[in-house]
Amino acid sequence: QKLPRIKILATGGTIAGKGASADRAAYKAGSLPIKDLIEAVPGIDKVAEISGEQISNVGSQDMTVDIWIKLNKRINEIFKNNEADGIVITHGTDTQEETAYFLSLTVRYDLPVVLTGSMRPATAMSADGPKNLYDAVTVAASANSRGKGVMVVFSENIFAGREAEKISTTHVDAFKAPNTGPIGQVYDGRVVYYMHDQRKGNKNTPFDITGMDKLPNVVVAELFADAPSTTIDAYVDKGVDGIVTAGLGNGNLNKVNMEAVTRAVGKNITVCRSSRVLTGRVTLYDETDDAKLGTIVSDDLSPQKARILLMLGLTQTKDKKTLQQYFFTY
Ligand SMILES: NC(=O)C[C@H](N)C(=O)O
Repeated sequence: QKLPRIKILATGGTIAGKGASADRAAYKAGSLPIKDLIEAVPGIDKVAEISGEQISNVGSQDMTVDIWIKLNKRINEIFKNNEADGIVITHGTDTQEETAYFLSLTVRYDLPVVLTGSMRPATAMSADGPKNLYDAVTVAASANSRGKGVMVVFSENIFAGREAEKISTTHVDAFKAPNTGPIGQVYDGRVVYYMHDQRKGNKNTPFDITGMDKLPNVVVAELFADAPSTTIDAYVDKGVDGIVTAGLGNGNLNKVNMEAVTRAVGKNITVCRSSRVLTGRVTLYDETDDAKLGTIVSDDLSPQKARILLMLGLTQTKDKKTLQQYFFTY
């Protein structure tokens, strides 16, 4: 029987990290080539016919929009040319959730794309990378994974790309989907799905970025008690296209930042209210009159994910009603 063809696209991260010794946490992310990652996973060749490509080799704190565009292009090309039945992306954990959401909005095919990484470098005692990579390949190779969109596989959990979030800076079990929980599990070579992500992703979105080499400039401004408006004012001066506020509670802004947002909106900058709180949603007209302020809201997306949707949304329109509808749909 022919094995599914899985292409591993390596971008760097701790999974490709090298430390001085097995008992120290210090390491340099994105040091090892993809060949070494694959060789560290015994039996992976019995799950799938593996091939690999190096897209970048960075710690994901250095992930860029340019690398996202390159990844997107390559994934769509691989599926278009029928080069693989599924794709696994090895990626640092710091921004893995952002890449996963970006791809879940922009990949135009139904075939599985699975991101994974590790919390311990490849040289560490009990490195978690090889098991995560084995599990990610198992998920990408499973016939049940078709139509599930872009996923994150970590510590035997399968998350929808839209929902995954890094929730620990140090623990091996570093990912959760705080609003929804995982959609499935991978264990002992078996893939079991419990839930289906109902949000529309992949080829159902209007965000076909084929041919684009730049995206609108959208930034995040975080609030805290007694926060000055310095950050938002600086972004307005810079002439950004959009600002997502990581606001208080259900997306609240204090008085000075409310005034700064009014100035931003006056300069035709799109402002989306999100929250620094981990779960729940930011709804229209909660404690804030969005119609009066000229803002839209993030629904249940974290600020860093809302930034991605706004970036992609602004490639299509500046109309606030349409942009708001994107946030309730994708
Ligand atoms: N665990 C990790 O992968 C962290 C690393 N800084 C990265 O995101 O590349």
